[in-house]
Amino acid sequence: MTTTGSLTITPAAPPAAAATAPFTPPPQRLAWRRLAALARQPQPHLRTLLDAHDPTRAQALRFEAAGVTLDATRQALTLPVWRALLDMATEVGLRDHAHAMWRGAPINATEGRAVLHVALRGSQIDAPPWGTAIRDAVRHELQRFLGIAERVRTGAWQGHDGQPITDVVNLGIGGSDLGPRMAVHALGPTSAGPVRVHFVSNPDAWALWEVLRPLQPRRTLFIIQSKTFTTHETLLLAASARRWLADGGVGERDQGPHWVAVTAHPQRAQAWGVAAHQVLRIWDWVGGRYSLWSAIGLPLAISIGRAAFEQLLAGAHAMDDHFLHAPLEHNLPLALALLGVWNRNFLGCPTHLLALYDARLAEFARFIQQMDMESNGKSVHVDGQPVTVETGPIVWGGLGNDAQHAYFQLLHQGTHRVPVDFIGVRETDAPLPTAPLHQKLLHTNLLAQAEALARGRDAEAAAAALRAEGLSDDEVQRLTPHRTYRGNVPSNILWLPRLDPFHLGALVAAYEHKVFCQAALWGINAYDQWGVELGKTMARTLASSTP
Ligand SMILES: O=P(O)(O)OC[C@H]1O[C@](O)(CO)[C@@H](O)[C@@H]1O
Repeated sequence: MTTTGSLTITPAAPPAAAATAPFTPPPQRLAWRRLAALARQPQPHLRTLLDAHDPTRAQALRFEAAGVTLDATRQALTLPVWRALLDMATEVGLRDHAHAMWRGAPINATEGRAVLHVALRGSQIDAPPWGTAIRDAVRHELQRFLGIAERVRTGAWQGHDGQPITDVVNLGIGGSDLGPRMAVHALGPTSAGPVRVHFVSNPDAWALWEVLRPLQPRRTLFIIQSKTFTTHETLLLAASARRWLADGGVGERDQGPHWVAVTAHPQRAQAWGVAAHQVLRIWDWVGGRYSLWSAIGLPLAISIGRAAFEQLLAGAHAMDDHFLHAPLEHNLPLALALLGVWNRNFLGCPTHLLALYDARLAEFARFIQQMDMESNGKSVHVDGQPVTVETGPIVWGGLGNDAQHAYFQLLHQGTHRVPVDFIGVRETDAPLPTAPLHQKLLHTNLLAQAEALARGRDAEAAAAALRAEGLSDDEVQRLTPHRTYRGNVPSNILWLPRLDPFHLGALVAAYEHKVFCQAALWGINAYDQWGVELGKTMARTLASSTP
C-alpha cells in the first residue's frame, strides 16, 4: 500500500493473489529437458541454416511490434528448438505471469510490492487492471511534471531574481539517471527545446565541477532524483550544488525556485528543503530502472516537451499491448527472452552484447545493462532455493562502428561466443547533405558484421582467398588458420523506422518485457536488488566510523 497526498493507493489485487502453484525449478520442467536434449545433439552451423533458405524458418524468426522489427534468423537454432522454446513459455505460464503483473499482484515478493511501470504509460485506459486509484495518481503526477516541464521550457519558470532558466542539472544515479540520460541523448538532437539539460551521477567532485563550470547559478535549476532520497552520492551532489548556488549569489533562502525533487518519499525531500509543490512523487511499485516513464523522466520532458514525452509513453504502451495480447509465437519481447535463454543456458554464452548503429543511442547499452543485470543478476529462485540454472548474462556494448574497431576482433576470432543484438535506425534526419552516405555506411556495416559473425569463413574458403591474393602454397598453408573465422555467432537485428519518441519508447518497453520473461523462465525475482543494498550499508557503516 502506498499513499500520495491524501490518496491511498492499493494495487488492485490483494497480496494473496500472488500465491501460485508450487514452484518447479527449470531443469525439472518438460520443455527445459527437451531443450537440453536438443542442445546435446549436433547443431547445424549457422551458415548451413542460412544457406538452406527455409521460408518457414525465416518467417517464424521474424517479428514486428509497434513499428520495431526483429530479425532473429541469425540465431543458432533450428525450428524444433524454437518450438520447444515456445513450449517452455507455455509450460511456465508466462501469460498468467504477465497478467499478474498487470493486475498489480506483488510479484516483487521479497519486498511485497507490485511492479507497475506499465501503469505509467497506460494512464489513458478507462478501467485498467491495476485499478482506477493508481490510474488517477499516475494521471495527476503526469500532469504535474509535464506542467513543470512546459513552464521551464517556455521561460515561465524563473530563478529567484526573475530570470528564465537556461540550464537544468539532473542529480541522480542508477535508475534515477540512466533512463532520462539515455533518452535525452537519443531524442535531444531532433527534439530538444531551448533549455539545456545536464546529468551528474558520479560523486567525484570533478564530475559536478565539469558540468557546473560554464553555468550561471541564477539561471540553473537542479532536479534531485532519488526514489529513496537516501542515496549518498545524490545527496552529496545536491549539498555541493546548494553551496555552489550560494557562492554564486543565490543565497540559501532564495534557492526555492532552483530546486525540484522526484522521490517516493516526499517528506524526506521537503525536510531537505525542497518546497512541497516542487516535490514530484513516484511510488514503491516503480522500480528505479523502470522509472523513465514517471516523474523521473522530468529532465527528458524538459528537453523534448510534453507532446514528444506523450509519444514516448504511447510507443511503450503500444509495445505493452503487443506483449500482453500477441500470440506467443509472434511476440517480440518474448522472442528476445527465449532466444536469450537458449544462448545463455543451452549454448553456454555468458555475455550478451548490444551493438548500436546510431550515435544517438550511445547511452542505450549502459541503460539496458542496469535494467538487465540489476534485475536478473540473481542466484536464488523465487522459493528461496539456490538457482538450478544460469541466470542473467553480463550485458555490455556500445556504438557498433566504434566497437568494430575496438573489440569485435574477440567476437570474430576469440574464444568467447558472444550473442549480439544489432540495433539500427532505417531513416536518418541528420541535417547534413551527406547524411544518406553516413546512413548507408552504418547499415552496410551492421549487416556485414551480422553476416560475418554468423557465417564465418572455413579453412577452405580462407585458403581460396589467400590463393586469390597470389600467395605461394607454403604461405597459404601457414596463414590459413589465422584467416579462418569460426562464425556461428548468434545475433538479432532490431530496426527502428526512425529514432523518434514513439519508437524509442517501444524499444525500451520491449527490453523491459524481455527481462520480465527471462525472470519468469528462470524462476527468479527481477524486481529487488538486495546485493546492491549490502554495499550501500557497508559504505554507510564505514562512513560513520571514519573521521
Ligand atoms: O533513486 P535512488 O533511491 O537514489 O536509487 C538509485 C539507484 O540505486 C539503486 O538502488 C542501486 O544502488 C538502484 O536500484 C537505483 O536505481
